[in-house]
Amino acid sequence: MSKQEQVVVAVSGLTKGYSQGGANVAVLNGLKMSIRRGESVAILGVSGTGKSTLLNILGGIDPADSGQMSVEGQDIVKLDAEGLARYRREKVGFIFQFYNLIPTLTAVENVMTGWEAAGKPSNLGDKAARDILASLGLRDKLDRFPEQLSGGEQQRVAIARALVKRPAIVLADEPTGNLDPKTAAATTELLLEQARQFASALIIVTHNPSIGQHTDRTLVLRNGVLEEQQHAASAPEAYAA
Ligand SMILES: Nc1ncnc2c1ncn2[C@@H]1O[C@H](COP(=O)(O)OP(=O)(O)OP(=O)(O)O)[C@@H](O)[C@H]1O
Repeated sequence: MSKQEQVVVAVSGLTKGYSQGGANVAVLNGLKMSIRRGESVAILGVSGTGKSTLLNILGGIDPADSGQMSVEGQDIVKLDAEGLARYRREKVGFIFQFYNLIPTLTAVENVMTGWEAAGKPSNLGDKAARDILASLGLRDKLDRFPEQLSGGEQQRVAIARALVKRPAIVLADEPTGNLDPKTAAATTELLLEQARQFASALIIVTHNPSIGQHTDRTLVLRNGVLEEQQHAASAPEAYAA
């Protein structure tokens, strides 16, 4: 099996519930998922179906109630708090709707925080940050502060920060939700291209069905499990917010 075909994220039997009025309400109900290296997946689903809950579990932020989850062959369920912190820093790239850049750091410095958090050699961080920002079209904005950048440019800096360490898995929560449709499509393409180049497994959680036109696969979270969807436009009822 070639490197591109290797499964990097393997999840099965995942359950998660929250107590509500004394009863346990199931959100994830035996969820199964498998993503290969360099593959991109859009996860759609109506509001409250558990998309953020799933991302938080995949990112090592929240524990599942039960089930198996491995990333690059490492059993994430068995990790203690220290192991989970290392997993988040080294293996996971997070991208958020509102960028979450540090306002007092330049674009390069923001990206370097992603490099350094992963424990990469600090003497190489500046070059790594400049290189990835340049490949995301920001060569002439490297030393700008976030407030001197447009929303789309800020999100490209956030993408660079998440990807500079070449994470095994990239988790993007509504990454284009704050952008106009044209900028959203361009940003999605850059994110996909970079993730593919670094062979990261990319998971985009979104209400925007058009993201599924860019990704390799579209999955819909419904009744606590993921259903594969051939084409995003074929089940519009899945996307109502
Ligand atoms: N910490 C928590 N405590 C109790 N209930 C929670 C908690 N987090 C989420 N829930 C509940 O779990 C369900 C799934 O929430 P989640 O945020 O994962 O949905 P979502 O699909 O991401 O929604 P949206 O699209 O609106 O962001 C909701 O009913 C929510 O109220």
